[in-house]
Amino acid sequence: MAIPNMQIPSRQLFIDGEWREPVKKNRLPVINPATEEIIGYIPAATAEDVDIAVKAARRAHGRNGWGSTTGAQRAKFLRAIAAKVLEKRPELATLETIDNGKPWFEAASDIDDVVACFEYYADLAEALDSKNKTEVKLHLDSFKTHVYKEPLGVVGLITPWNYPLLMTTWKVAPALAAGCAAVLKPSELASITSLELGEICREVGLPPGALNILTGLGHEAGSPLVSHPDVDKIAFTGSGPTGIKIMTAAAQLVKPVTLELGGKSPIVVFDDIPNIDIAVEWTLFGCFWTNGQICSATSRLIIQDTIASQFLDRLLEWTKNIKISDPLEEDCKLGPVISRGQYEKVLKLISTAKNEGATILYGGERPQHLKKGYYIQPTIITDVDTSMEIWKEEVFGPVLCVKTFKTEEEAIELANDTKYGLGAAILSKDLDRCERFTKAFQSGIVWINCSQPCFWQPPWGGKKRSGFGRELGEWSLENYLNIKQVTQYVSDEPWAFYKSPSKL
Ligand SMILES: NC(=O)C1=CN([C@@H]2O[C@H](COP(=O)(O)OP(=O)(O)OC[C@H]3O[C@@H](n4cnc5c(N)ncnc54)[C@H](O)[C@@H]3O)[C@@H](O)[C@H]2O)C=CC1
Ligand SMILES: NCCCC(=O)O
Ligand code: NA
Repeated sequence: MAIPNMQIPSRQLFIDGEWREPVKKNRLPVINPATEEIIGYIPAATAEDVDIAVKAARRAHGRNGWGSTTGAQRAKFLRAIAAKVLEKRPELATLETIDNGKPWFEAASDIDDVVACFEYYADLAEALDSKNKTEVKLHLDSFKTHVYKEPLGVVGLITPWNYPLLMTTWKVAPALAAGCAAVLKPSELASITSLELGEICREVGLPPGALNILTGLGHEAGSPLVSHPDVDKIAFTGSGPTGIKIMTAAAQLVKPVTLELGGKSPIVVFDDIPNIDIAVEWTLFGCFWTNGQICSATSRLIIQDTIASQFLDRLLEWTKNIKISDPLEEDCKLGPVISRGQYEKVLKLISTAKNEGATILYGGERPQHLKKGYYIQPTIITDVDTSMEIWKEEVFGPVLCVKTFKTEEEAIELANDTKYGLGAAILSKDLDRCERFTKAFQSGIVWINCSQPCFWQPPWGGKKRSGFGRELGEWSLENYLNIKQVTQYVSDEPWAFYKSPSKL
């Protein structure tokens, strides 16, 4: 299919169903990571805009507002949004690619997931109508108790840059499905498609204030959103340090948060794999998809020593075959990382690995044929020690580090040797062994004979320093619901706890 050429639309903040200039009129440059050029500007919100947006959300959520709609009514809007996103798929994919740097076909596939997600939460919104009041059986006949599931209220959604519109959707779709009014703060490194979601909501007539979109810097727009007293909850995906800042600020207001943070996930490969090429490809995909910028990347390869040499030889051949190019080119399989900051961070982690004694088996530098753009070769690092930074720290770039093992116990120990706990993969023909590893992995996600496939129905999230809470599936809807208990005294008899005074 022809990849459309696109200019960045000029947008303002999306507040109360319309485009509004920031109070301080600030704007931020949009940089295409493949060319390092400024290709547009986005509005930069500050605390004043956050307050205006939160007030709009509270009005929208208020009595007879979005929060009082039925799930069926909300489902209509979510399906209309899905249909509009599908209609604009090629344009949205191009905007995603020139803003984020991911290959166009990956961006287009993300847009397909966005459509599916909105449709999925439309179904869940509809189903909520018959599930939002359920009786709880008691041991006493004198009382009747029900549980109501009602919208939590006004929610703050703060998203990262690695899957811009998809991570926005993972939060906006369930929040709207639950009947919450939302204030979204996308990453300043890739905000374009989230702003286009605002235009789509405007076109489908989403009630004003149900979704507000504030682009801007984390400390100027994100931080005031977290600390705003009239925001009932924060859902965040991003780095560990920022997650800690958000949790600390929210704690001052006893404000609930869900944190989807980083990872340093393992992929354990045994010598009984039936097909080495299939195993090698999953190992590549698990670390180099999305230009290596996946929170759940299986960036630590733990390979059985009996197959290590043969496996690494084959891994090298596959890696050399990865097409690194402008992400708008057909069959590009690796584009640039998101920004100069990320480019320098990844190269620094690689040079530290070298200085600490590891071997750069392949890559580690800018590809020779790409003089501009934040491109880094797919990199494989061996002779890694568990004391090294490259073993311990999330790179968030196309860098795979490798260690070997002899026994299952050693493999499990290496796999869990991380402060994170997001994903873990095991490749082996022995499904009993895979079951043992599934139980032993300290993670929220386990892949068996694959790595990274991600669907909108099952729960997504981790433990340890990867954060807490679950997104996707029914789990994400629960994030945005208040569970209310209602207990009614149905007896005609007096409660008779106190001695009654003399009869009147
Ligand atoms: N787990 C994941 O999915 C992601 C992990 N990362 C990791 O984080 C590192 C830094 O990347 P960044 O984009 O700077 O991530 P970040 O965590 O700083 O930013 C993520 C989001 O949080 C916002 N934010 C930043 N500071 C904030 C604050 N004080 N209060 C409220 N919101 C705030 C940002 O504007 C953005 O929307 C990356 O190198 C990578 O290692 C980054 C993006 C996604
Ligand atoms: N495949 C989606 C992973 C989500 C994330 O990297 O944040
Ligand atoms: Na960008």
